[in-house]
Amino acid sequence: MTQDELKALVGQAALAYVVPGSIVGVGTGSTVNCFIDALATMKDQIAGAVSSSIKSTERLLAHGIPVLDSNEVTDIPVYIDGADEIDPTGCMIKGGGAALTREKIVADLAARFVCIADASKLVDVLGNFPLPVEVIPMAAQQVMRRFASTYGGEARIREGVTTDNGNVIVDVRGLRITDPLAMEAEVTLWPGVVTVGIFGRHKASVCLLGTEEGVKTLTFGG
Ligand SMILES: O=C(CO)[C@H](O)[C@H](O)COP(=O)(O)O
Repeated sequence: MTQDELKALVGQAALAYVVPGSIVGVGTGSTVNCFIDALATMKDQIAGAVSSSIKSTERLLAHGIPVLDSNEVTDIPVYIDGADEIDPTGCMIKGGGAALTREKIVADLAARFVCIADASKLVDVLGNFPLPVEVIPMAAQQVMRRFASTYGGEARIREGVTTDNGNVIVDVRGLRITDPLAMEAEVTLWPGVVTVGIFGRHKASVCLLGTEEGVKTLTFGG
């Protein structure tokens, strides 16, 4: 199967986690695009969506799926999103599509995080994928110096990218994140950091992995 077929497979499989009549939390990325296309087939059975990016909002609206302002929503049963890496406990690196801040905001509204990805995203230890950090532009150099002195790795500003919130993305290569919760808690405190792309406090409850043998379901509690 091609990568696109694996993405379509898990996008379709995620429909089983959509609670009829509810508002669905929708992530960002090529795998989520497959989910949005699948969700369109049951749009009359949901109350709408809360979206994590302008791109996902546009795709949802193009399918005629109503998108609600997250400020009007207090809680949702399920958030469905992709990931760049997933560790064996369900902690993830996200933000390859630069949408990490809004993704964490919508994930925080949700009782369950259903992660959809192809099986190559499952790793023993997070960090092979460059860790995205959304940073207020005036703090970019300061945050990069602090990363180097605290954790090492090589931090670079992602060229040509401005987030939906008007900020920059710093990508940090060469990390080995053995304690995702500790790093997430620490980096989140640094002035100028809006969001770090470690999803440890908002880890996956369930992960649907696309494999040659079909969809493999991993559960991490919740
Ligand atoms: O975190 C994300 C966007 O900010 C995406 O979920 C992540 O990059 C995976 O994307 P894709 O499904 O295209 O591989």
